[in-house]
Amino acid sequence: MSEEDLPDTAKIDVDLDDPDPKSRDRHADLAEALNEARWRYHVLDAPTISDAEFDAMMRELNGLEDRFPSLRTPDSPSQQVGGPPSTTFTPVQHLQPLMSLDNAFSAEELDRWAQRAIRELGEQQITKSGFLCELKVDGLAIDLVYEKGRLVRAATRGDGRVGEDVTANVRTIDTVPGRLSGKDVPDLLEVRGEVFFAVEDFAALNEHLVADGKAPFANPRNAAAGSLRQKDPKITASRRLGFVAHGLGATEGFAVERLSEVYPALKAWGLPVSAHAKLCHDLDEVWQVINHFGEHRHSVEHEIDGIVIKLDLRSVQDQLGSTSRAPRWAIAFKYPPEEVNTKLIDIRVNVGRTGRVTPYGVMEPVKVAGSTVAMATLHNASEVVRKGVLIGDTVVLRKAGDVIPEIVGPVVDLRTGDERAFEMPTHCPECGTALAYEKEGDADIRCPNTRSCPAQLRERLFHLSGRAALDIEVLGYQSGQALLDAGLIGDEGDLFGLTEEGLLQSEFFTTKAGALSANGRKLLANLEEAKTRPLAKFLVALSIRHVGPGVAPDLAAAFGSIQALMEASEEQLADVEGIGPTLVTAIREHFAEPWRREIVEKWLAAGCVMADEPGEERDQTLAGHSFVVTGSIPGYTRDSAAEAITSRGGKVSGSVSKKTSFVVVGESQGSKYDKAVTLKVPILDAEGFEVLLHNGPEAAAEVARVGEE
Ligand SMILES: NC(=O)c1ccc[n+]([C@@H]2O[C@H](COP(=O)([O-])OP(=O)(O)OC[C@H]3O[C@@H](n4cnc5c(N)ncnc54)[C@H](O)[C@@H]3O)[C@@H](O)[C@H]2O)c1
Ligand SMILES: [Zn+2]
Repeated sequence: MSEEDLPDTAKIDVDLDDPDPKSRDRHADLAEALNEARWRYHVLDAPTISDAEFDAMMRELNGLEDRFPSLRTPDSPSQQVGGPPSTTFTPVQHLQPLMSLDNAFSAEELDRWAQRAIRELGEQQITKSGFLCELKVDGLAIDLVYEKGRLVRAATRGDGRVGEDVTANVRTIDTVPGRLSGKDVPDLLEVRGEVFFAVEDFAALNEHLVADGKAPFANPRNAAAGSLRQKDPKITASRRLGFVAHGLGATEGFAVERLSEVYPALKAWGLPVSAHAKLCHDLDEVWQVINHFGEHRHSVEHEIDGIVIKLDLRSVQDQLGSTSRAPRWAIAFKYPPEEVNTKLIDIRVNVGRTGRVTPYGVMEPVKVAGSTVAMATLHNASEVVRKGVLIGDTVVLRKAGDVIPEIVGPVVDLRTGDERAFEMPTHCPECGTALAYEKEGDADIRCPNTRSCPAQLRERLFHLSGRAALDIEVLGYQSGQALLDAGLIGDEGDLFGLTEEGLLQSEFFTTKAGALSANGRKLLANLEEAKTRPLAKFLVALSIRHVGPGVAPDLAAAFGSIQALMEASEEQLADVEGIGPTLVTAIREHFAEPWRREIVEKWLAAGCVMADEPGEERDQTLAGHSFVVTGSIPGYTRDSAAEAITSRGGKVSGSVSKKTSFVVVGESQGSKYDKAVTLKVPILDAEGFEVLLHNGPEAAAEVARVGEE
């Protein structure tokens, strides 16, 4: 019989059973790498690759095993839970196996899991059961055994059957009760849960470790595992660990129909359970939960790396059973990774608008949370020391949503010895001036060449052209640099004196035919318009230390013109509400510099008004109230929304507290919104904001939302 005569299935069978040498080699390499990673992660609590890399390798391994099932042997990493038990602790057998979870990374994968359950048990049963959605706590699994209400043993997951005895360590965790309280405590209760390290405490722990010459943890999960799995429980006690229960093992004297009924019972006995579990009727509702926490991932005290979806009826769970490594009645939907590993190629410094010199890491570009990252600020020299990173290190890079990327720390185990420590330069990389601390005890070192350091000048120009200041649209970094390169301006004082003839000397502002480019024309027009901007905008434009869009309107209202402000005495300045001693000093020092005064004089000479018409003040309907504005409000920019409030006497603040009168929430809801809900601060939407502006705070209170209404 020739190959063509074989039925289709037989042909596939031949393929299936016989992996080609290349696939077999690849499988062996992957298995080895995964085993090594599991050991480093689960036993040493010090991974050298990111979870994203691990998951990618595991997927590839699973793909090969799907094609060639003979590769799927019981010792394959795809068939195992956790890592081999370590020898540091006494091994203990769990009463019931403590499994891992299968993962879904996409809607299709989640759907396939649900469809399979439906196929097996029928739609009716699955509908009756419903899906219990829980946060996937990124910590380490722990198994607690209570006999007659007393905690008799705590063990790590280990390989799923045999874990490590960490009873003494777990007893140091405040929230794990040594004795269950309340009614109907069962004779036997095996509880599963997650030990976690609060995100809030993580940076401080690493700082202490580095200061003690120890390796920092890569993330809060490893910090939790490393802190719990200590030979000396005193060390565990010194690390504030949290615990949340998320499952049940063996029980005697306790039976309920649904998992969602287990948690209230555990809670009544004094065990911490999550406040976020939600029973969903269908996959649409499940998706709402997934999307909600995808957006509010950082509103919880511990890290979450996904949502665990569990069929709620225990009879359904029993019928579906489990594979060798995970239950079939549950699945973890994993969010995109926020952490990756990359190489720190160099640490360089940047000179900012006020001359502050900030080190930043230059990395091999990597994709994380949807964007490619190649640089991350390191804030100041002591931060570099605190994080313990060396040039040449592999580092953990974290980018959470829209938050700026952060270098978390080094992967110490990958050091080769060729790494070197960062040294803060002694001279400004842009102008060569010797760097210095402004005052003793400052954290930041600065370039003192304020007036003409090209870096500082470029940043001041960029700041001055921003919307909070003079709003000169075409004056960005490029055009600013072009003006400096052509020698058209010595500093910002020369800006309003720019002419067409002047600009024609710069290639940047000239067309090929030698005429003024569209950019050049626009710049001149923008500058002309800017001359009549309100005084407050000019005050921001001057780059006076500490004078931003928050206080500038107060100063403008108090003095009315730039001349009056420049001549103001210390007492007059201090009399302005909201102006403290730091600001008084900053303003006096600013105008004590002849070159700073010269800038103002040049601007005035060029026709800038720098004074406000008195008289047309608004009714101060919002006086005594404070506001936080978050998200974009249709019809307003951030500045104009703030201005609408401050011009009516209200205060605008950056963070929500109990003292906040209203939080105005635009189109996207973030952490400020959550905080307002928690603190029960009244929340206004765009319509409510209009009510506030036109009818005052009392009318607005009637349309505001308070708490989780
Ligand atoms: N970076 C590395 O080198 C490396 C190495 C090994 C593993 N890992 C990471 O660990 C994962 C595998 O570890 P795993 O087997 O623990 O699987 P997992 O972390 O994907 O999920 C299983 C675990 O989730 C925990 N969990 C959290 N919240 C839960 C809830 N509400 N209900 C039930 N369980 C909950 C339980 O402890 C459970 O054992 C990999 O996907 C990878 O991300 C990384
Ligand atoms: Zn400089």
